[in-house]
Amino acid sequence: MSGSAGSPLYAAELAAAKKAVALAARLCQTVQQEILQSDIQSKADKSPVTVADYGSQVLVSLALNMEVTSGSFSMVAEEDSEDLRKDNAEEILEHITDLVNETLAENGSYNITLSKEGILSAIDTGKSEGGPSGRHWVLDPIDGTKGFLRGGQYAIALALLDEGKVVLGVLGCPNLPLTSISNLNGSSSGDQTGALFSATIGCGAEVESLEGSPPQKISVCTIDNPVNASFFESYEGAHTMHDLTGSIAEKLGVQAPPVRIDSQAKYGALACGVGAIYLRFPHKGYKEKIWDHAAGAIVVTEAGGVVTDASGNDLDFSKGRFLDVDTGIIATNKQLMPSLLKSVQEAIKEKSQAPSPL
Ligand SMILES: Nc1ncnc2c1ncn2[C@@H]1O[C@H](COP(=O)(O)O)[C@@H](OP(=O)(O)O)[C@H]1O
Ligand SMILES: [Mg+2]
Ligand SMILES: [Mg+2]
Ligand SMILES: [Mg+2]
Repeated sequence: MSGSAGSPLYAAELAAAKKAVALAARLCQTVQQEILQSDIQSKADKSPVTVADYGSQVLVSLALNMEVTSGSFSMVAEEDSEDLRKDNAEEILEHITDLVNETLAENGSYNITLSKEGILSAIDTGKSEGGPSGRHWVLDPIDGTKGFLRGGQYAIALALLDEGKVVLGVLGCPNLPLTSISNLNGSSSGDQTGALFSATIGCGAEVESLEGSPPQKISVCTIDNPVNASFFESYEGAHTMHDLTGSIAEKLGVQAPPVRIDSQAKYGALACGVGAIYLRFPHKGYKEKIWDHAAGAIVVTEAGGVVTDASGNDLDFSKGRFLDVDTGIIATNKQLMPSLLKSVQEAIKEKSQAPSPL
């Protein structure tokens, strides 16, 4: 667990991760501009996946492999090549290959052209199961695919696990207005858009522009009275129980309406003090994946915040591809956490005692 002599811990990995995420963000921005409905595939779990999800995964894998040459490479990533290997996916695979090669040529950092087979095997470098030992990259190539398709928020989320702990995280949010992150679902004319959040364990969290402006330290808000707090949650009602979060907010005394945006951009916004609370309560039976939280959680904790499950336990990223969380995930600052936890537990208890609808 040590960095090379004279350089801060994980400095090389952080630089590589930022480069990989910025490169993938270029591809995503190109695709979002030309969204082609025909390129949307539906995975077996009924979540959408686009050429950009695959293309982003390829570019992150490629950049990490080029930049970090020491040690063996292991990555736990959301997508795999199974659907792309089917006969009817030939055209989509060709489109992904073109997009990846065009992005690489435009960027100019790597003098490489990938074949279709190269694309498929780069996607499959993300098949690791992770776990408590060794180092594993954790990637969500597009988090918030539904937001991406709607023209809303999305994130490229990359983290590094070392001996079961998240030690660095990078979040690229191409649609997040950098200079005023207040108008999150609207247009941001006059603002510089595209934020890159990053954090290394013990070193704090930073934000810079996706174009590479100097990084600035960030911290969560200092609000200690819930009356002045606002909260983030998923845009999609299928991803979180809006009725339960409404009841938590009411119990806590939050006055502002929920701010609903897609993806781990919620963690990024929280980490720079925009908004005070993030609530996530999936419907019964849903299992959270580590790539949906690893990068966002370290950005928030290194910005001085706290991220726990609904019982106040830390998130454990060492158990493989899934998180074993109790009921939901909450994030806020240290001042608000005790009263938030109390409201969460009261609201959950009340919901469980309510008569179920016929
Ligand atoms: N029924 C469900 N409940 C909770 N989360 C879900 C879900 N179905 C999908 N998700 C996850 O919610 C993520 C998006 O979160 P958010 O609502 O904050 O934008 C998705 O990430 P992807 O878009 O990477 O698939 C997906 O992993
Ligand atoms: Mg998905
Ligand atoms: Mg995701
Ligand atoms: Mg995804």
